[in-house]
Amino acid sequence: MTEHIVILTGAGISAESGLGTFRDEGGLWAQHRIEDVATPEGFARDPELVQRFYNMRRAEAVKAAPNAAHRALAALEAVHDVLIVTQNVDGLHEAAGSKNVLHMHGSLARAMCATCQARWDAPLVMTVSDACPSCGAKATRPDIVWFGEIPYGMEKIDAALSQATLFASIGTSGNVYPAAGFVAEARRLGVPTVELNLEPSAGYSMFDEVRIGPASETVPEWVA
Ligand SMILES: CC(C)NC(=O)[C@H](Cc1c[nH]c2ccccc12)NC(=O)[C@H](CCCC/N=C(/NCCC(=O)O)S[C@H]1O[C@H](COP(=O)(O)OP(=O)(O)OC[C@H]2O[C@@H](n3cnc4c(N)ncnc43)[C@H](O)[C@@H]2O)[C@@H](O)[C@H]1O)NC(=O)OCc1ccccc1
Repeated sequence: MTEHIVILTGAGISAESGLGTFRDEGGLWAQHRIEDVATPEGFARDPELVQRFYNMRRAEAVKAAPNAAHRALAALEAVHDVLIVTQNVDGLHEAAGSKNVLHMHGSLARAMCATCQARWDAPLVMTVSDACPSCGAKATRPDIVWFGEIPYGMEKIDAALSQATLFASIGTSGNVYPAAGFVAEARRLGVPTVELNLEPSAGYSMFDEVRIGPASETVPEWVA
């Protein structure tokens, strides 16, 4: 029987590919203040600092390779109807072969004009003097959803949850909304829920099943 599976992923699924998570020891938020690098106010205050932060993230992401967890989810698409809703801005799901991926917090691979909202493929290194190819304004920013901004694809996510036969959450601490609220929505809809994480997340008690361990081990086991 074909399952309709909605899979939420976070930084933990890319940790074993060498990409830092946010809240773990020495994680991104230990080295950078969210207010400075991941808010529209921070970008207005110091766009150079923000561009440097995301140039660093982009340089790391292009060097990284998908791990067994990404590959297992790509294989799942061949058997079931899968929508991956990722909070990650790296391209490792697509690099592993997943086709149905929704980047609810944007992508390092895209740039955006803060003036006209035009979007285009980001160069490896973005600078504050980059001009918008559409309106010429020098207000280009990474096409990333910052705190206080509306995530992408909320309608598609709500529609998929209302059709889902299974909701899974992989490698996320469950601290950032609206993503952290999806499990409650799935429960409200009577959809079975499972969490796969290195440690219980903030919302672990809301899941029907919790599997603890590194994603490169737990995800292939869960998919098998
Ligand atoms: C801090 C928090 C309290 N604040 C928010 O949630 C805010 C405000 C808010 C809204 N609603 C609320 C309700 C209550 C309280 C606050 C709010 N939310 C917003 O501003 C959002 C926008 C939030 C998006 C911000 N941008 C990001 N990213 C892009 C940037 C960038 O990447 O630089 S968030 C960023 O941080 C979050 C990090 O979380 P995780 O990915 O989970 O990473 P973390 O390090 O925390 O955890 C890693 C986990 O993996 C595990 N792990 C580690 N290694 C492994 C391993 N090897 N295997 C398995 N697991 C592993 C660890 O154990 C750990 O549990 C991700 O979402 C990530 O994308 N916008 C919005 O709400 O708009 C309105 C709206 C709402 C609904 C509908 C319409 C409009």
